[in-house]
Amino acid sequence: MMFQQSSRSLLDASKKSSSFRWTSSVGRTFSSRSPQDWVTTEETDDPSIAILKMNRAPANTLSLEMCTEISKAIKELESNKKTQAVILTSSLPTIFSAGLDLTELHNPDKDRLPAFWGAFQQLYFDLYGSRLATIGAINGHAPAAGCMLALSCDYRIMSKGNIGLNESKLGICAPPWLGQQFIDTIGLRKAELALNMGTLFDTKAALDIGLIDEIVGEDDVMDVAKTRASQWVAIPAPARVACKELTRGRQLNELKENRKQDVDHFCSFVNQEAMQRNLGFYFEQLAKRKK
Ligand SMILES: CCCCCCCCCCCC/C=C/CC(=O)SCCNC(=O)CCNC(=O)[C@H](O)C(C)(C)COP(=O)(O)OP(=O)(O)OC[C@H]1O[C@@H](n2cnc3c(N)ncnc32)[C@H](O)[C@@H]1OP(=O)(O)O
Repeated sequence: MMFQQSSRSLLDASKKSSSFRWTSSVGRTFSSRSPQDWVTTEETDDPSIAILKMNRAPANTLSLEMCTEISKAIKELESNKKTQAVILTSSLPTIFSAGLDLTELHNPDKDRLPAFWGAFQQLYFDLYGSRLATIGAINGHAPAAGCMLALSCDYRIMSKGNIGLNESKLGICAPPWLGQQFIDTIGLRKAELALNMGTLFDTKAALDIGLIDEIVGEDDVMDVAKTRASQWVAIPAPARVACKELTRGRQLNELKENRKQDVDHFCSFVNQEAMQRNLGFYFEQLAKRKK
């Protein structure tokens, strides 16, 4: 039931996601650590507030397994009735999340690609629709799907780095549901300009445009995040969950109803030759930039 304060998320879509097949890792991961270590949860001194940390060096990119691990961690936190808020953050020094793992998109494995997109959709359902109050403690760069993670939180504080939807720079466009989330947050005209130009905003510009709620000092991120979490938890949970349903329910339901179409659309888009060429160039640029 959507409005009940329960261990279920607003839209418990995971139960209905059997339309895509999970495939095993094909060894395209960056980190030598296993996927179970890429996401950790921690308690705080307040039993109602937990911390979810992304630890997938070097950039917390979202591969199929990374999406699944974050979703799993959210579900586990939600299953504890005492937990009412989660702080989402990164353990990397300068990157919150660099977005989708582009190795999933470049020369993709044809069976894995739909499963990957399904896992990304699922992560959106689980985070955007969580019954928990979600505080994004953005302590580094958050481009593209990294920005989606931030946008899916109820409140966003940011200490450093750039944030935004830069997909157009890769020769692609954000999926409609992520684009809509962006429009809903900063308004149509600002989103139109930013989406077309692929703008990444520094913290000050992000605050000015309404993409984040607060700028905080690097050393204060966790303290401020806990304070904001306490304020959200102080609101009666049924009211909090109902407000979330009011503001996010329509969008979540829309994707839920079009899930299969969205996967098909994504796969045919990514498999286009021009798209693959663009991604290839983009990878080269990333590597050159480093040199
Ligand atoms: C009707 C509508 C029609 C539209 C239809 C739409 C249908 C769907 C279309 C498809 C939608 C696809 C959606 C995509 C969303 C995404 O998330 S795309 C990913 C975008 N991400 C980026 O562009 C970020 C790229 N990375 C960076 O800019 C930088 O890494 C950084 C600023 C985040 C950090 O810089 P720095 O600290 O200098 O680290 P680096 O040395 O650059 O990076 C370390 C390491 O990580 C690798 N890496 C970084 N990001 C990615 C990534 N996203 N994927 C894979 N790999 C990444 C980088 O290459 C380095 O690797 P090495 O150490 O060199 O091996």
